[in-house]
Amino acid sequence: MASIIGFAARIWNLNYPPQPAKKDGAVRIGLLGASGIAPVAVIQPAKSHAEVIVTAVAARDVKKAEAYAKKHSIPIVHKSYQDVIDDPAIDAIYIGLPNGLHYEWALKSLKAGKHVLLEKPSTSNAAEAASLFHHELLKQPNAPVLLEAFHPLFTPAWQLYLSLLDPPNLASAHATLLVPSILFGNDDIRYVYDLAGGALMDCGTYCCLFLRQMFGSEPVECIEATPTFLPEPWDQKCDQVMEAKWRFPNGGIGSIDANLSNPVLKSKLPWCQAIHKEKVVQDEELSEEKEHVVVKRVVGTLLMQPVVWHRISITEQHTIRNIADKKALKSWTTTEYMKAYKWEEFNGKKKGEDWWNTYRWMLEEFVNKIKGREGSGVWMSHQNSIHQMEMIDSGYAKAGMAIRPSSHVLQ
Ligand SMILES: NC(=O)C1=CN([C@@H]2O[C@H](COP(=O)(O)OP(=O)(O)OC[C@H]3O[C@@H](n4cnc5c(N)ncnc54)[C@H](OP(=O)(O)O)[C@@H]3O)[C@@H](O)[C@H]2O)C=CC1
Ligand SMILES: O=C1OC[C@@H](O)[C@H](O)[C@H]1O
Repeated sequence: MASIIGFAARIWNLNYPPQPAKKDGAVRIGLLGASGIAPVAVIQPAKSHAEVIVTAVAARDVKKAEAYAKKHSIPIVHKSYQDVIDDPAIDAIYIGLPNGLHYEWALKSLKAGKHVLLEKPSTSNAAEAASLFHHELLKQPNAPVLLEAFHPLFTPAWQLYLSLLDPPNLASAHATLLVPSILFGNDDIRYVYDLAGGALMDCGTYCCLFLRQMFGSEPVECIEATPTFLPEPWDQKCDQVMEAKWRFPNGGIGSIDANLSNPVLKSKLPWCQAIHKEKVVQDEELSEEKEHVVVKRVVGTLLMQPVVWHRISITEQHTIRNIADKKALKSWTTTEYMKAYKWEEFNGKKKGEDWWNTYRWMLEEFVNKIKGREGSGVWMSHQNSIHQMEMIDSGYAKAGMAIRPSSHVLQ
């Protein structure tokens, strides 16, 4: 009963959040594009943040921007993306543009001294990521904050999940993200190569991040990558599905299933699984010719958006066996379930509400960083964003596909 009430309260607060008065010095965000994602990723989360005001928007078509501004109560409409960036009333830019435009507009925003919340994947490829995240502008004192918007990272639930793993001793890890096919038409930006589309770029990038975090290291090589495409004549350079595997430095294998065309009736919640290497358990009661071994499996379900509901299961498969012939004499399984809607359920010192979604957790840290506050300590570093794109590029290379094209815009 308590969990049903908790669920209902979280969903209510998520949709009708308390809206505190805005404080002096609130970060004024400008949106580039009247994008589908901005209301979810920024506009709604900003309502409950006393230090964020979504102040301006521009779209390629000013009428579209006006309608969007009216719908979302955004006070200023600019005629162009550049006008948003140049507006002295704007402190930070949210870039919810197609992937292929991220590099160009992030660089333009940084050059204007604006902080940037940049949608994932950060750029079109690793070369662009290195060029952006290693840019001289970011090495200056008081450099603007640049954050790739990897929202699930910032939640207590994901951090709890990671804390349950022993990365050097992982044998395998897997991440699945299946997106219902009805969400995106065949003409969506996700299927345009020149806009850096593709399933590996889109939902696959989360899967890559999850694997990298689970192993706590960078993959050595991509060992398999199998793309599936839309039927011709649709763009054959953009994967609609990518199934791929990487080998990590400890010999463990990480696999992903990134799918933009999942049938609705076959939907499956996003999940990830880490299986540890077999470990010998000290057991004084066993005779010398026997041993006790355990394999630990940690599964996270719906850690992509844990506010709704999520579950972390820790299963230990125990076996008592003969050392000589490995014959199992006895085996049993234990399973424990965990969750963390707030830091209190995991690490009591940090702040936040159980009804915050991933985007709200991320916004909190973006503002903390701008304000020079310690925050939760969770962050997506620049190097992390570069490694992300390296992993994605390696997937495309293994699949025999072209990496996504670089922007024509130079440094
Ligand atoms: N964090 C998350 O959960 C999610 C992140 N994303 C990411 O956000 C970004 C945008 O995705 P999404 O909001 O779904 O996409 P949309 O198509 O809804 O929005 C993209 C925006 O880009 C602008 N745009 C500028 N140039 C072009 C062009 N040549 N072709 C098409 N659009 C153009 C359009 O702006 P205008 O209004 O000016 O016409 C449009 O509003 C992507 O990088 C995606 O990966 C997407 C969904 C979820
Ligand atoms: O969160 C997401 O899920 C659906 C995807 O297509 C989207 O781009 C991604 O960010």
